[in-house]
Amino acid sequence: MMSSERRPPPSLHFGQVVIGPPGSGKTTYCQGMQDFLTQLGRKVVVVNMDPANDGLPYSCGVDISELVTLDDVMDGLKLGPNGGLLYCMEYVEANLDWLENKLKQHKDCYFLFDCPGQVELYTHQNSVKNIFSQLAKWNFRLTAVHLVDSHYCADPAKFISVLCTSLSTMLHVELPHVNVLSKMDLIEQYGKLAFNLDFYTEVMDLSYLLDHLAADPFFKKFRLLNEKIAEVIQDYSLVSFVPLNVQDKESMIQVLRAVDKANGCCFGNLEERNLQAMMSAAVGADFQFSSYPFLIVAVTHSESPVLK
Ligand SMILES: Nc1nc2c(ncn2[C@@H]2O[C@H](COP(=O)(O)OP(=O)(O)OP(=O)(O)O)[C@@H](O)[C@H]2O)c(=O)[nH]1
Repeated sequence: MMSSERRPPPSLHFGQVVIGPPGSGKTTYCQGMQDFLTQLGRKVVVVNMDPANDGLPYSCGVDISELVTLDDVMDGLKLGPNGGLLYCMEYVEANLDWLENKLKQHKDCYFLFDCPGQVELYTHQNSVKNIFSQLAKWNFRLTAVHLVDSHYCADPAKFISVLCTSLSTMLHVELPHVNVLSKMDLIEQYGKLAFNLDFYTEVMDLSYLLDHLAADPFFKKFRLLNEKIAEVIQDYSLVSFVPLNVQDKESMIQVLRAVDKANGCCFGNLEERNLQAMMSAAVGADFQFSSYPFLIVAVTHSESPVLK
């Protein structure tokens, strides 16, 4: 028997986990997004998750380097920078109570997690994934924002590598995910693109890219390999990109819309409350799937600060 007593809805904490290769613009994005969201009226806390980040340009609410720093780990354990960073993230995973205490000090805030740039943290190692899956249990609703430098679009071989990395990251990190092509203001500087921008952002028919690649004598002999890689990416049909120029408000809004939709922030806490109410009302009755979209539309219009 289900209890008819209605429990208060959990208080949700929305936010973004900002990831991507070194130099892709994560810290700059966190600073820009913090300013932008503050202007929109959201109370924002940036969490520095990179134990090697010093000289942070944003005001940082929680700093992982108070717990562990890459320099100390490299000195103490005689590790190189890559091994050191992996150790640091394992250390954070083993000390999640420290992180929980720090995060708890920020009530009713929107969280931006500025993460390290080492790619294997998001494609192979499990610490980052485990940290954020624990946060989900503490009612954090986070979207992974995966930044990739847009200059890779200018080179078909690099763009295929970027697609592989993005897909592996999506499958490994297991969070709602938005891929972003960063530094769009610089894209023209790397030469003319072979196709329209839509081709890259929507990841359209990759056979055109393979034809283009085969024109290069070096890549001609790898045609079959490239075809198979492209096939994997297209079969999953998961990767697409939102272009971003961090200086441009319109562009920031596009990214924020995608992020808010992915983690449910556009519905606010109300979504879960409405779902609970709906489910308790639906006990003993057939669930009418067709009426569900109307509920979501109603909630979107009443709650979202951005989508109005
Ligand atoms: N023109 C331009 N430059 C940018 C943009 N975003 C970042 N940059 C520059 O790119 C460089 C790297 O940016 P960061 O924000 O430090 O990149 P990161 O991903 O945090 O780097 P790591 O911490 O090393 O992983 C800096 O010189 C930034 O000023 C952008 O949108 N446009």
